[in-house]
Amino acid sequence: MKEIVISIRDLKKSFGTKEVLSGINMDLHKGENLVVLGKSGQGKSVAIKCMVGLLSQDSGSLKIFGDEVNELPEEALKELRIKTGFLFQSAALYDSMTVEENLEFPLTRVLKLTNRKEIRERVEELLEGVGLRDTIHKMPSDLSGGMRKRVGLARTLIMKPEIMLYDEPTTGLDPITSREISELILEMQRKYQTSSVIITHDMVCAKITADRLLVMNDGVFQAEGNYEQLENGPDELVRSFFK
Ligand SMILES: Nc1ncnc2c1ncn2[C@@H]1O[C@H](COP(=O)(O)OP(=O)(O)OP(=O)(O)O)[C@@H](O)[C@H]1O
Repeated sequence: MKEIVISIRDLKKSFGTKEVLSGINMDLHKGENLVVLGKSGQGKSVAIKCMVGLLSQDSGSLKIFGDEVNELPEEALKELRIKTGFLFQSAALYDSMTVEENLEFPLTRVLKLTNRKEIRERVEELLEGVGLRDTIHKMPSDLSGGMRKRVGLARTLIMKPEIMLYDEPTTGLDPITSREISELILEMQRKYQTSSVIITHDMVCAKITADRLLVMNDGVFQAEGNYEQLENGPDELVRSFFK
């Protein structure tokens, strides 16, 4: 059995009287890509925000690398955030900085690296990895949406995270670019051996990236399996995602 990096048990979260997470259970195994599907407003983003400590649950357990996240002191939470890369839907780059400066930013500000040669090498390696070596001196406004997504991915991966959390990584991209980004997510997972949770509505992205899928409905995970199992399974709601 593979090591478990994230373990969630009976996690609940409400906003006012609205219960968004009604007791979710999930294990993320080391090195796997776990895709979470669900209609809009089902609480997928809330679940991912709990995983990075941006929101705290009302009850239940959420352990990352064996530590209960909401019991971690501030310093340990900071370290956890370095180990956990989070690619937001918008993945906004700093508009006034070049691509190079955008990638350097987490290295110098968060990891406090000062060795120029090491910084330069890491920036070049990651840009090379996402196929954008020649954009190093460009401004974000000179790039297409798909290229900006790639740079955003490079900027997250440059921290060498052990876990990657993706919140709708292909939203707003055309089908060809979405496919390219999905293939890149898979390639980066293999290259850097990250364990990932990928929230998406994009079934092409799910098919390309998922080792395993969970379907969220009414605040719980209603189904689990690989792509073929869910596509051909007994649950009508689950099958509807695959049509
Ligand atoms: N900070 C908050 N305060 C109050 N309600 C919130 C907050 N964050 C999320 N919600 C509510 O929780 C519910 C689930 O939101 P969430 O963004 O997790 O959905 P989702 O499954 O990610 O949907 P989508 O696929 O559209 O992004 C929504 O009804 C939303 O309004």
